[in-house]
Amino acid sequence: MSKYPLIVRAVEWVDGKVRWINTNLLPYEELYEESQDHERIARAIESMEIRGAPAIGVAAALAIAATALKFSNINSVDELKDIISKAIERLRRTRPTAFNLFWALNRISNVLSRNYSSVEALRKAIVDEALSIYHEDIETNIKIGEIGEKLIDDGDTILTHCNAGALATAAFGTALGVIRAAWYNGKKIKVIATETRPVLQGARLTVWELKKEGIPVTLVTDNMVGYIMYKGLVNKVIVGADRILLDGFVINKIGTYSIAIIAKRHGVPFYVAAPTSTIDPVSSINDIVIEERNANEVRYIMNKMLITMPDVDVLNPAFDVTPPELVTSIITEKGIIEPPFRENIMKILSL
Ligand SMILES: CSC[C@H]1O[C@H](OP(=O)(O)O)[C@H](O)[C@@H]1O
Repeated sequence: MSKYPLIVRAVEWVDGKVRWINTNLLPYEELYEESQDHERIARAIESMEIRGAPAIGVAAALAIAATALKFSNINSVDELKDIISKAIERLRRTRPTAFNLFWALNRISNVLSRNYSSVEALRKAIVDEALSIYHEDIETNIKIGEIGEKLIDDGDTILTHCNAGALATAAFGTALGVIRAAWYNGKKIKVIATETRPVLQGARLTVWELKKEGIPVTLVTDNMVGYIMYKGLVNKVIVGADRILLDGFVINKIGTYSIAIIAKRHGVPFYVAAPTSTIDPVSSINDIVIEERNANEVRYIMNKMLITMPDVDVLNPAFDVTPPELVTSIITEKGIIEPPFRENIMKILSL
C-alpha cells in the first residue's frame, strides 16, 4: 500500500484485461478502455493512447498475460507458446526507441523459454511475470521519487519536459514522481512544464496531472526555455528517459537536448529520473533508432487545427540524444548515478 495517493493510473490490470486511459484525448476527455486483445493494445501503443517508456513496457507485458488467459481453451504447451511468441513479436514492432518495451518483453520471453509440465503452469508463469512487472513499476517509481526528492530544495522551481508522470508509467511517475515525493514531503515547489510539441504531452498531460493533484504548475512554450533560464526562473530541470546507455547518453523526448544545453549554459542542474529498466546495457549510440512519427503530428495541433500547408515536407523525430556531459545525475530506484556514468551505471547494475 503506497503512502501516496495514486490518483492517476495510465495502465491497469482489471479482471484479466488491460485497462488504460486514452492519453490522446486528455485533458478534453477521460476515456478508459479495456481489452484482452494484444493487437488492440499494440495499436494503442503505436497511436500513443498508451505512451511513456515504463507504461509501454507494462502495457506490453500485461497484453501478453491477457493473451495467455484469452486462449484458455488451448491445452497444448507448444501451441500456447506459439501464440504468445507471435504476440510478443507484434508488440516488439510497436515503437523502436523506449527500452522498457524490450526489457519487459524479454522478461516474458525468458519465462516462455522454460519447460512446463502443463499448459496451466505455463499460463500461470506468464501472468505472474507480467503482474510482477506491473507492481514493480509502481514500487520503483515511488523509490525513484523518494531518492530523487533529496535533491529538491524547499522553494525550488523545477522545469520538466514532456510527461514523465503517472500518465507515462503504471502510476506515480518518474520525473513527476520526484516532484510528487517532494510535494508530499512538504517542500513548497513549483513546476514549469514545457508544452512539448508536436503532441503536447506537457501542455495536455503534465498540466492535467499536476493540477488534478494541486501541485503548482506553469505552462510555457518550448521556445521560452532560454528566456526563463536567462531570467533565473528555474532552479532545477528533471526529465524522464526512454533509453539510457552505459556511457550516460540519454534518449528522451525531442527538445530534451536543447533544454540540457541551455541548463548547462546557465548552471542549472539537469537531472534524469528513470528506472534501471530504462538502461540499455548493450547498445552503443550508433545502434539507437530514433522513432520518426507521422508528419501530420507536426502539420496539425492534435488534429484540431491545420498549422501548415498539408503538402509541406516535415521532419518529426520523436526523441533526441543528450550526451553525458550535459547530465548532472541520473536518479534511479537503486540510487543516484553520477559521472563517470559508465563506471557508476555498471556498479549500480552489478555488471
Ligand atoms: C517516464 S516516460 C519516459 C518518456 O516517454 C515519453 O515519450 P512518449 O510520450 O513519446 O512515449 C517522453 O519521452 C518521456 O520523457
